[in-house]
Amino acid sequence: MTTLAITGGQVLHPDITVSRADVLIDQDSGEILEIGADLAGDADETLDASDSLVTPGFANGHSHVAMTLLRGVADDKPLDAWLQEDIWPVEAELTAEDIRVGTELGILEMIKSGTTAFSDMYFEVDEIAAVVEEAGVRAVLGHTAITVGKDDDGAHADLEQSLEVAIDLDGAADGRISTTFQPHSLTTVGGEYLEEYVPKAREAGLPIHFHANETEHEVSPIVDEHGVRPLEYAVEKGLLESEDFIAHGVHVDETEIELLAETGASVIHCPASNMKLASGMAPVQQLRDAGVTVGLGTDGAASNNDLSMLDEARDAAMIGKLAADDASAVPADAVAEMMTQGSADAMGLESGRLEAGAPADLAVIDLETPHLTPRHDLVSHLAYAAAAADVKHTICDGQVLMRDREVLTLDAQAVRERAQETAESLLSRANSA
Ligand SMILES: CSC[C@H]1O[C@@H](n2cnc3c(O)ncnc32)[C@H](O)[C@@H]1O
Ligand SMILES: [Zn+2]
Repeated sequence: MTTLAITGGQVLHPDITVSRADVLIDQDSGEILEIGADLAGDADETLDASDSLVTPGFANGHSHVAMTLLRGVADDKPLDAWLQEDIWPVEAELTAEDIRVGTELGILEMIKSGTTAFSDMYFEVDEIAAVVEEAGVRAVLGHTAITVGKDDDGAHADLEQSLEVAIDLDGAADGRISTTFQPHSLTTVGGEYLEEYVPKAREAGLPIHFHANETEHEVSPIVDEHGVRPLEYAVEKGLLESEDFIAHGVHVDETEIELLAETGASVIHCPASNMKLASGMAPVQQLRDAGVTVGLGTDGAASNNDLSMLDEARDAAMIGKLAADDASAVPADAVAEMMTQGSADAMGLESGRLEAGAPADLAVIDLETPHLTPRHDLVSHLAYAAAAADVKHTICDGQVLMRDREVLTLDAQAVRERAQETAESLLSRANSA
């Protein structure tokens, strides 16, 4: 057995308290062996975490990672105009190689900001999986299907691909990849297709991840056409089982919150994207009060515009208070829970808690910086003050992915250069199309 000890740090425990402890990891199994005092002597290798906060690696519950290439392409528009006028025309030009390069950039950014797991909705998923394998992170992947604007054959082909990709890739990268079936949303996939394919996904044992109740424009067509709220419609179509998770859940009424609590389906809250696209304010405190599992996600870098879960944490706390008109809503400990356990539980992962037997997925945050001084309350710092650049070590599955801010599994400079060139070429193709 090869062991690694993370020594001298302040550890965030599953009950969201912090105390001085070392973390001993079995690098062969990728699990935490022990959390306690003075474990350095037992280890083959050590990683210094003095003057640092040791947290579970952050779990980004909803993203479109390759969209890093579209960062800054279109800002300051609402969702529908942003997608239809700007994003979808550029995405139509994306090649498999572009998606690989965009994914490298996104995963590099995530490792640098302490994220060890992400859930992704996109296409060319083999490329995304290859980068996950190389970079050493954990991911919940899938091919996203859209049926609007397609003929019946095209719609079936897209949904079949979503099923096949999820079945084929489940367990890849030594088990670091798991998968979901992914209808894009309740308004971009026709009801007849949901009726046909949701049972197939259930038969294959696949969780289902989809966008829901993101904007008012997604709610009213369903209410007008079907006479029920979108999440009631989702249940009619076989969606919202306990392993399913929706992205956004901004415009949910009390009946829908109750439905989420009853079914056990989870919500991934994406505050930055919701603010930037002016989609609305999710009732996060109400969801949590009802017992709904809420995780955090960045959404894509074109609507955020970064992939830092530490930014998302602060945004979640701020907008959560505004939404509830209550400064005590969505407090720091709730945010710390959502960015770790909440997202991991929603994504069906065992990570998100630092305890013996759990996956060794961790982030080490350097506290020796003015904006994290004084150290009255490290949970407060995690939610409100820490930033991506404060992360100094990132570990996933027991392997050190970043040591002293140097990413070991990707060549950071080469990735950035490739991404710049690839994005320029993509935009020039899109502009001349
Ligand atoms: C077909 S792959 C996924 C698809 O989703 C688009 N997308 C990015 N952000 C959002 C969002 O906030 N709501 C809905 N759809 C979104 C992305 O551009 C891809 O086309
Ligand atoms: Zn999204």
